[in-house]
Amino acid sequence: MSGGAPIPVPVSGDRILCIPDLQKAASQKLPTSAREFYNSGSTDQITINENSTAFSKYRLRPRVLVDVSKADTSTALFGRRLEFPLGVSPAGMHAMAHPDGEKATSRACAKAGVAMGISSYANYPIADIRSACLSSSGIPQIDHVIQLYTMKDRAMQLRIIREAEARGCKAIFLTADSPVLGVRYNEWRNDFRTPEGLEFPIIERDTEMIRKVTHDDTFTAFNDDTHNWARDIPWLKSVTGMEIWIKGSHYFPGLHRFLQKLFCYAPRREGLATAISACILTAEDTLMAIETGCHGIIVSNHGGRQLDGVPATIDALPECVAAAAGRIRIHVDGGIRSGTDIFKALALGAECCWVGRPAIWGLAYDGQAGVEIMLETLRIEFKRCMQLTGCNSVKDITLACLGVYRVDGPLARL
Ligand SMILES: Cc1cc2nc3c(=O)[nH]c(=O)nc-3n(C[C@H](O)[C@H](O)[C@H](O)COP(=O)(O)O)c2cc1C
Ligand SMILES: CCCCCCC(=O)C(=O)O
Repeated sequence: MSGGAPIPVPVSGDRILCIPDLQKAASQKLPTSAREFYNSGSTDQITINENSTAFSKYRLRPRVLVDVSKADTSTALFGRRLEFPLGVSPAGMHAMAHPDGEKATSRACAKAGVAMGISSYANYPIADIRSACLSSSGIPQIDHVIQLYTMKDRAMQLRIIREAEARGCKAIFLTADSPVLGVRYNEWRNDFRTPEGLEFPIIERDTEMIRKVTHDDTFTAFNDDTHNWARDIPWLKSVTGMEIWIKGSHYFPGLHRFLQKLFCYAPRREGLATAISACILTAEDTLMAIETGCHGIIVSNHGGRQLDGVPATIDALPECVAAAAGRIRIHVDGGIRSGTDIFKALALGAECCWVGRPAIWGLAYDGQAGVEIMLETLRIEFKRCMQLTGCNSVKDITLACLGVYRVDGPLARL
């Protein structure tokens, strides 16, 4: 989009002006069990709620009287321009929200110029998702990444990797936080089963095979709970040339106790103390990812669907950034619901953000058009936030753009 052109504001009969509007409208359209499956987190819903609310402690520190008429929201990923620093996170079962599922998401991402993650639990084959967004010259207009778990069935895992390579996926997002499924009371209460007619071609399962069992049973059957850094990253590196990114982190109790002593850490709720506690949890994972030669990490808690009680990702981000010291790419997802959230994550050191549920809400609301509304809403908000803070490029978005209120104190720079 050109810098000086008027920015189109999405208008519709339902007046979807922001992501919460979209969430509300989409949720009204979904049957209870699908709505709860998509919208819930695990156990007590602590982490899912904090993922979004944790952004609000940060205040923006705008610079004024800056010419922002040519503000440029673009960035690059895998050597390709992104219209703004966003991707759609890999999330299972887009077709429960809209029959066109991941194909519609892919088309919307192409229109918006952002990247897309393909879940192992997608309802369409990788080939269909990639070819949904072909340019007139027959080339996919965006980059996709394939999300993988460490699977018990290594032969199947390898088949998925080969297919992803053949179809031109750029990276593996290895989901590291799911040796077992989170404790999801909503699924147990509803005896959640996937609706009839949904296929799971990437994991080579048809609807009947998946419907027969619970989500817990599916995870137990597929995911290898013996996964570990020492075995699995070298294996992945030995079988593929695709980039390897680690998504989600793991808790090291021994390390946590050690670091608690080191930092004399005591749980406090205000300002940066929250961030420090979070980052103790994930700095070690960042270092492991660097040590094992991964290309990047997604600071992620699976949208609060796995271990409840882990920190909001925006709170975990700063220490990961500090631990990385520029040695590995860092992206983040979880609770991002506005362009200002994207801005704050970039100011705290993320290169790019990803959103999971907002895409699902877009699909449920109006298929591809709904996802387009979601992406355009975030782009407009992000651009406005850049302009109103005096930032002309994503490189201008730094820690200096943020402040926090210390307890009983003035706004403090970070
Ligand atoms: C319905 C749903 C399904 C998901 N499925 C997967 C999945 O298959 N693999 C994965 O790594 N993460 C999965 N996630 C997590 C997302 O990749 C992402 O981390 C999370 O949705 C980000 O949080 P947000 O929804 O608040 O944006 C899923 C999330 C949701 C909401
Ligand atoms: C029945 C399988 C659906 C898998 C969706 C994945 C998911 O819920 C998650 O990872 O979270």
